[in-house]
Amino acid sequence: MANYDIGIDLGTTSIIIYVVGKGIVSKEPSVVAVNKKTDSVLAIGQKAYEMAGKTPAHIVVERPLQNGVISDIDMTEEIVKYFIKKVSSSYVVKPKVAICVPSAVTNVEARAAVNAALSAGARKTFLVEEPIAAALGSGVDISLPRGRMVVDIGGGTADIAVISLNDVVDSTSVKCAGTQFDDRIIQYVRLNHKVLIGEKTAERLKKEIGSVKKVMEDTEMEIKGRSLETGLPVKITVTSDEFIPTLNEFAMTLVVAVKGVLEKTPPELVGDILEDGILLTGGGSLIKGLPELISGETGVQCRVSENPIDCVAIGTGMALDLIADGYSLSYSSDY
Ligand SMILES: Nc1ncnc2c1ncn2[C@@H]1O[C@H](COP(=O)(O)OP(=O)(O)OP(=O)(O)O)[C@@H](O)[C@H]1O
Repeated sequence: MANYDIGIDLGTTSIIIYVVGKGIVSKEPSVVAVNKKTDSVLAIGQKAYEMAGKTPAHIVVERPLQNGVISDIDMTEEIVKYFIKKVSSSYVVKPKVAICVPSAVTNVEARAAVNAALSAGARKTFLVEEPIAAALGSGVDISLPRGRMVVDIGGGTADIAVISLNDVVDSTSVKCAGTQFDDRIIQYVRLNHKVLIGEKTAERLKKEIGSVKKVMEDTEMEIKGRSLETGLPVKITVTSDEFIPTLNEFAMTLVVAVKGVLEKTPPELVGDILEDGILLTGGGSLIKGLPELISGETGVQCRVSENPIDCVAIGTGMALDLIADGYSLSYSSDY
């Protein structure tokens, strides 16, 4: 059997697995369904996600990674083990595994992810920083002495980093990402339409008509929820334009953070960024109007990665080559 290496993007929203030489082999929500009566795991990934909001009281669908941190280490370990086993089952050789964890995780949490990979049968495990993975997976040559700015907008956090010579020169992380945009939508509909909508509806609305700046014709969408006045199910029609002010206001948190990193970046590197532009990655970078908003506010062109959602997993797998070349990472099972 051929040797094979695995890159894992352990994200707040989804866990994406890339096998070097093969491509993306698995992409499922990072959720777990737990039977609270027996404390046993019922389902992991897509199956668990489909149960969300539709279970009896003793079955709970949980997200063990929230707001960019690992809130439940045991469940996260279950997820990592489950997916490594799933993709390794057809191989005899134990894989080398690189994991990209959300940037705000603590050393203890990161070590838990590494241990989970080892106990799932990994021969060696490495951690990769998210901006490095995002840039590599987007085809950026990060080995040059040239400043590159990456803004990775995921489900729980947006990570802003300047990279040069295979390393992060400066970075910051803000809680202005996909799930928080969904929360803003839920709040807006509750306040302005007196209707309670679920997370899935808010996410669908965000993807279909959500926009942080006017970049398209006003579009209508019908959504379902529960009237806060009657308590009964209702259908309402909303428009894309009505959400712009609230989403724009929230997106400014990200803009301010991007400006903050640019202000701290050494002048030579800023010059490079001005020439090359800012690379946007992560599912959150697909919110309409975001590249235009950041470009307009900073004066630096933005481009969205060709593969914004998969690039972190791809880059994490690619980082294993860098590791073979002696690139030093924050933590590896070699230590
Ligand atoms: N077309 C789209 N328009 C707007 N948002 C989108 C689109 N597609 C995906 N998203 C959002 O992207 C987010 C997930 O992005 P991604 O998969 O990069 O996050 P993650 O890696 O799981 O999270 P994190 O990096 O915070 O750990 C979700 O909130 C999802 O709703």
